[in-house]
Amino acid sequence: MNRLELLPAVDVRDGQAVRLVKGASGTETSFGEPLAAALAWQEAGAEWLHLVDLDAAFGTGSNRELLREVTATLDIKVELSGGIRDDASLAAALATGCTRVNLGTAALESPEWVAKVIAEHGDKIAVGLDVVGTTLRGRGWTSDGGQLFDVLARLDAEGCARYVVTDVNRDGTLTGPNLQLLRDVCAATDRPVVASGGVSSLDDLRAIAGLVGEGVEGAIVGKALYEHKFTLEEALEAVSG
Ligand SMILES: O=C(O)c1ccccc1NCC(=O)[C@H](O)[C@H](O)COP(=O)(O)O
Repeated sequence: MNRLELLPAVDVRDGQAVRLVKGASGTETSFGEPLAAALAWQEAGAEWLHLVDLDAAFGTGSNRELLREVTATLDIKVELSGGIRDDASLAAALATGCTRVNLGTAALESPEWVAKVIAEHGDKIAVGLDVVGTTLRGRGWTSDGGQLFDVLARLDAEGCARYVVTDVNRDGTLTGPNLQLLRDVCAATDRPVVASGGVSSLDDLRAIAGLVGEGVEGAIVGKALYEHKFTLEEALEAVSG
């Protein structure tokens, strides 16, 4: 059986690494320089980084140059997220040398464009399914964007390679992942799923690792690492079995 991939998160707002509560703008706690955080995860053995431009996601600006620098400096794989919604932002994201990008709002508001870029770029494109209940959220998780399983079926038919699934109400809350949501998404698609939001403990990671056989490929971890609930080395060890 495959090992669960771990993706430590660096979410950037106004040039700083921050954590939000339930993705809400204004709830930021700052954790310093994004590059320092990213290099610390790489040094600790991370194979992936989940790197988010929150200003681009919220429409309050851009950290594009900083994200480009972080991606270019690291040797590990980078998943780039936040505000990638058109040809220009996609081209800039891919030009950083990232391994893949994560589209959110565009998958809800620009389905034809998303179908086109999935066809062009294959597994360099993931789609973030950010949900409250089974309602998708877009525009930095501030607007409703349709029903999860309808959109999932459409994206599957278009050949989407993988999904990043976030329960918005768990994100940044350290209340544990929504395992039932992950199971339900895995049951509805044969594409790999990356779990995001709410991880608080090594037991949470072991529980997500228990879903690898159902289709979960990876887990994004943010707040738990920044708040030293466990180290990345301990997390990698916990999912190594
Ligand atoms: O990923 C986005 O585009 C995004 C947009 C708006 C608000 C938040 C967004 N992402 C948040 C994350 O990806 C978190 O880093 C991740 O879910 C980790 O959450 P946690 O482990 O609960 O801190």
